[in-house]
Amino acid sequence: MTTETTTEAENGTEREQSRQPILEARDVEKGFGNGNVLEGLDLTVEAGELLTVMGPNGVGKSVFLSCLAGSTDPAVGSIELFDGRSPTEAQSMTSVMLQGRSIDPDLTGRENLQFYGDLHPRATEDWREIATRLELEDDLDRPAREYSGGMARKLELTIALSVDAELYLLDEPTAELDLTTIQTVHDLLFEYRRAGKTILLTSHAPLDARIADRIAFVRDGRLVATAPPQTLLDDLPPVVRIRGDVPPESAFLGARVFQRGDEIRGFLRGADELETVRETVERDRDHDRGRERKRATVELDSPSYTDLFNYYTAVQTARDDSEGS
Ligand SMILES: Nc1ncnc2c1ncn2[C@@H]1O[C@H](COP(=O)(O)OP(=O)(O)OP(=O)(O)O)[C@@H](O)[C@H]1O
Repeated sequence: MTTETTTEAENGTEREQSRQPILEARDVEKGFGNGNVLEGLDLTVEAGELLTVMGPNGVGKSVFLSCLAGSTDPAVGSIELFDGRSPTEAQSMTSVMLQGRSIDPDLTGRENLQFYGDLHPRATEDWREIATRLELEDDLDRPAREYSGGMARKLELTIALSVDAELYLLDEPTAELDLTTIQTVHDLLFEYRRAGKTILLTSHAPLDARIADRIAFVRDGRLVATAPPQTLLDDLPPVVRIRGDVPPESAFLGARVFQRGDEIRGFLRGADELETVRETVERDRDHDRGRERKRATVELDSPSYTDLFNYYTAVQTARDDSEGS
């Protein structure tokens, strides 16, 4: 494995970071009888980074994480952690949270914590502080079967984060959590990263994109883009925002538009397409003589993380399909 040094901005200050691969997955394939879910997935995770693997529901994020954790074996490909260890050999240095797969519903939250504390060689007493910060402490003596989805996620997170691991593999750690708790989880993850820990998490929530050092988008069983969030945002095609009383969105940008609240957002092929969209919106308004339409505004806008997610999970696919046909 090679080591490179890079400088990146964090909280306004430059920091030197030694980038050393801590996990290398090569050409990973995995299926379940009716075709492959993972179709040759490659990913390198660097020591000390927080990497978010993103993709829509059912794309294979959890299956991939299970392969990295050693809970399931890839059919094809290799996974190497900590300079030559298999996922199973690396388990003592890794802490894993797999969605809904760890908690025993017949035990209380506290008994679950004790059970996992006895299992992992690097378990610590940090669960007390983590459970407090996640506001789970008052529920620790209830049977886990009574937990809501969010409470179960808090318990799974408390179990995973109370291990003093080198690498944390967290499957959708913010799913089902309210916004305040998501912020607490993000704060915790930042603290772990500042302490030199490496974190790989999966998510389909744009909210989890902005905390990442790098985002890896999964589509069709492969990674289609892996880069720091700002780089991915900078590389997006121009984003158009259409507000007001406008004709159906399909009329002007086809598969490249998304309704968001009271506005429509879309991706232009180039900034010069803006005028064409404006004209199309105006023309469609003129043709719609049956009713009086208020004015619509059509303007360029800065891309958001939701735009980023839409682009890599839907638009790029549609564009590739139309370009390939
Ligand atoms: N044990 C299994 N047996 C059969 N199919 C499975 C199994 N595990 C996963 N799959 C299938 O693999 C595909 C990917 O599932 P996976 O849970 O990895 O998706 P995901 O990207 O994590 O989705 P989500 O965001 O909804 O959690 C799905 O079609 C799922 O039905």
